[in-house]
Amino acid sequence: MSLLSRMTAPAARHEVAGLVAALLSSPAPVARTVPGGPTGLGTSAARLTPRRPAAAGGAGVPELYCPPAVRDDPALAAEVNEALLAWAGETGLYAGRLERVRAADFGRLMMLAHPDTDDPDRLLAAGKCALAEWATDDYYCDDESMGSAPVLLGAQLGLAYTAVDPSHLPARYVPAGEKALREDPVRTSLRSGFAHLSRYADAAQLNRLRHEIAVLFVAYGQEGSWRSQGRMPAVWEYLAHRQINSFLPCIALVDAVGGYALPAAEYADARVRRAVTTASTAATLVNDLYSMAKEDHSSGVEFNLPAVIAAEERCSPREAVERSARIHDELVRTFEAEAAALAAAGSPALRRFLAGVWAWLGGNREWHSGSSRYTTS
Ligand SMILES: CC(C)=CCC/C(C)=C(\C)COP(=O)(O)OP(=O)(O)O
Repeated sequence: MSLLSRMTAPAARHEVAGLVAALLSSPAPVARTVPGGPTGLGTSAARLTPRRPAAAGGAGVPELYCPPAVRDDPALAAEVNEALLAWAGETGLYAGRLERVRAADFGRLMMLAHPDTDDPDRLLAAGKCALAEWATDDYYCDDESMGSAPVLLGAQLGLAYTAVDPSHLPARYVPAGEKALREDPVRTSLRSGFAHLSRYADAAQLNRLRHEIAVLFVAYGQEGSWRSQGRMPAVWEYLAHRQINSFLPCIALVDAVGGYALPAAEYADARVRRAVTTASTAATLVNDLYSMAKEDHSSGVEFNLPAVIAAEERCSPREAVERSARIHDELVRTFEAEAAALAAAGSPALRRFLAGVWAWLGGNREWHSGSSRYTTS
């Protein structure tokens, strides 16, 4: 799909999106006065009137309630994508498949999802982490042609975790541990991406990412268990899973990439966590909807919300897709309302972070609607 056709994919013009743009264009994390209305993400949401939902970008994906992408800067996306490809070449990640990675355009995802920075190196650091996390899924969980096998999964994830939270081994075992990290491109890239991010993230932000990656790996194990059993989860179980097998490790970097820090206590606040995890589940259901076609062509068992709904509710695939889209929309509306309330009472950093999460949702949908990862088999 051409860049132009991706750019013309229609999207909802939420009032909040305008406010997000205003917040993100602010050099400091401070609320801006919105002409004709009160300030802050929360107060804007209180004024919202019913809006048109975002229109579909991918074949078969219904209209989704989702903000539009805040910006589109193809030159910045291309710069980040090329740097990401060069790095993947150095780490050996996706060796022999780099053209597919180039075409998927993860640089574009970073450019779209993190509009509060135009620094290519910050976007690259986040892109390295994202690509390494995606590769963990492809190499260890999803893609048999890349060596994934349920019986190996636990051992591989355990080792991969040491790439972001190093093992402190007695001296005589250090070389063996180091060799295990170096000989595997997923582990090498996780470590390298994390090191790059540490130029921009403070200790608490890095620890936050470690936690989200650990949770992600638990979810990879959960999916592997279903695969081994040949069992389809219940809808509720799958949705709980998609909260942890989600884009949260990417969304958690919104402030580090943007050049500010949401204090650990605010990130950990139960109401903030509820809002942010609701958003990340929604973002991941966008992936489910756009990746259905790719997963239909897979030789192994694939899990996505429409498949799980169709199995449990005995409805047609089309109806399952519609029901999945409505669940997505409910989650986005929940985030919107809860983020609004939190932003109205929260710190400037929290307001900016929540605006960044909202922007991430828009960039994520825009990327999924155009990436060749989901538009070619
Ligand atoms: C970037 C990141 C945190 C990825 C980890 C989780 C992940 C791979 C997804 C949320 C995407 O889900 P899925 O396994 O369905 O991925 P693809 O559809 O194969 O891109």
